[in-house]
Order: sequence, then structure tokens, then C-alpha cells
Amino acid sequence: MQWRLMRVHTLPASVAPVLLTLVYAFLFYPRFSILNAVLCAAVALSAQICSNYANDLIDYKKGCDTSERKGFERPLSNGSVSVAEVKYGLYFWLTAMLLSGLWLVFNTHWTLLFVGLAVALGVFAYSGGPFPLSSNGLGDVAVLIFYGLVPMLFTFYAVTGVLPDGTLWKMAFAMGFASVNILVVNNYRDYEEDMKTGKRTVIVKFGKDFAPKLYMMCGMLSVILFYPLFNMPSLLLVMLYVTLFFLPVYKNLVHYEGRALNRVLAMTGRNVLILSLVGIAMLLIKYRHWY
Ligand SMILES: CC(C)=CCC/C(C)=C/CC/C(C)=C/CC/C(C)=C/CC/C(C)=C/CC/C(C)=C/CC/C(C)=C/CC/C(C)=C/COP(=O)(O)OP(=O)(O)O
Repeated sequence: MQWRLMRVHTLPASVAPVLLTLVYAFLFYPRFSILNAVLCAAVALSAQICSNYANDLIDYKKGCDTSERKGFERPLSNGSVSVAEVKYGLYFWLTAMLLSGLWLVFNTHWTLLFVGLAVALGVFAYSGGPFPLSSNGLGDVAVLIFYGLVPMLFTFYAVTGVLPDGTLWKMAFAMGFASVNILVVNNYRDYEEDMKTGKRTVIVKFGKDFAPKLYMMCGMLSVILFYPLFNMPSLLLVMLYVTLFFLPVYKNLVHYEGRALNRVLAMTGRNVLILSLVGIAMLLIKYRHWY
């Protein structure tokens, strides 16, 4: 049951950006801390699991996961786990996040404590608190920041000890935009339910037709922003990714409705991981050209 609470199919969103950053730092920078690399991966995974648990708990308390829900089953709302079980899991993963995060701060620089505070706040502020980001059209910005910029820029600093360069900034935006699309599908699927419950997502604000346009825009940005790595063989890889993975999922988004969109959501999550693997392949190609 804990597996379903962890929402394993969404975890590539935090693993993929960290993995890509580690390969970049390892190949192109002289200093690489293996311990800090492991700690960054642990913070990313535990923080995402915490935010998934917190989302289950807060949405259950607010009553926004109604019987009309089209998304994946929520174990708490359908009665297959108790509040105590979810709280137990949340405390476990919060402890894991805080311990690995504090160890990382101890190994690097005390100012990263502020990043840790922002991550801890983000875990709860997405669904709860006085100004839930998800209900105020800021969920997409939160995803861009916490699944693109934060894990990539700070993982890089933690493992190399130097500030991120321009290529890493671009890749961080690219991975962030790829993950935003997971939320775009989520909010496209939930459009009617969100309208009823007053959840003002970007798709509710701009209309249902905006979702496929936003999906296409984020998808294109997520590949174009890898441009510092482009050369002939890597461009071929990018074209393969777009034609074999991105466009078929986009077509499904346009044609499917309701619960069928859960498959599109899972495939968008899978694409985040595939894009990071394409990024890694492009890094290896560039590395071979350099040395
Ligand atoms: C004392 C103290 C605070 C210490 C902190 C220690 C600490 C953690 C230090 C960290 C230090 C550093 C520098 C770490 C390195 C950087 C790393 C690796 C950071 C990890 C970043 C990361 C991957 C965060 C993920 C979790 C967070 C904060 C997410 C932001 C919120 C967000 C966008 C959540 C979306 C998730 C959900 C549930 C979406 C779907 O919900 P909903 O819309 O309701 O849909 P549905 O209907 O399906 O339920």
C-alpha cells in the first residue's frame, strides 16, 4: 500500500534531473563528491515522496478528491489506508529528507539550509496552507522550480563546489518544462472537477483548449533548451525522441478524455526519464568530441 502512496510512477520527475546533473558534473568538472551525489539523490526522492503523501493527506482533509475523481485512486480517499498510516509514512520520509538534507548542508555550505527550507515549505505549500499553490495557478511554476531548477542547480553546486554554468541552467529549465507537462495532463484531466471545487489551476484559468497548446510549448522548450549540446549525432537523437516519444503522447492527449488520460500522464512521466537519458547520451557524445 505504501507503494501506492509513494506514487512510484511519478518518481522519475525527481530522479531524472539529479541523474542528468550528476553525469554532467562527473564528465566535465574535475571535482566530484560521490557522497554528496548520493545525498542529493536521497533528498530529491524523499522530498518528492513527502509531497505525494502530503498531497493525499491534505486533499483528503479538504475533501477535494471526490467520488467523481478521474485520476489514479487515492488510497486515503477510497478508504484503503487510514490517516494514521499516511501520517506514519509522511513522518518517515520527512525524517529521511531532513537527515540527508542536513548532512548535505553540513558537507557544503550553510546557506543551502535556505534551499532546504524552501523544499520543506514546497512539500506542504503545493496543496495546503493559507495560499495553496495548486489552487492559485502556481502549481506549474512550482514544478518548474522544484523539478527543474532546484534539483539541478543545487545538486551541481553540492557535487562540484562551483556555481552552475550556462549549459546547466538551460538543461535545468529544459527538465523543468518536461515535468510541467505531467501537471498539464493532470489538470487537463481534472478540468471539470477543479472548476466545481474552485481549484484555479492554469487550465481552469485559461480554458481546457489551452492545455494541448501549453503541453506542446513546454515539450518543444524542453528539447530546444538542450541546444548547447547539439551536433549532428545528438540532433538525430533529439529528433528520434520527438517523433517516437513526445509526439505520440501529444496525439493521445488531444484524443483521449477522462480516465484514459491517466495513461497519457504516466507516459509523460516516462518521457521525462527518456529525455534525461537523451541528455546523458548527448553529454557523452560531446565529451567524446572534446577529449
Ligand atoms: C531544517 C531544515 C528545513 C532542513 C532542510 C534540509 C534539506 C532538505 C536540505 C536540502 C539541501 C539541498 C541543497 C538539496 C539539493 C537539491 C535537491 C536535490 C532538491 C530536491 C528538490 C525536489 C525534487 C523537490 C520535490 C518536492 C517538492 C518540494 C515539490 C514542490 C511542490 C510540487 C510541485 C508538488 C507537486 C506534486 C503533486 C502531488 C502533484 C499532483 O497533485 P494534484 O494537483 O492534487 O493532483 P491529483 O489530483 O492527482 O492529486
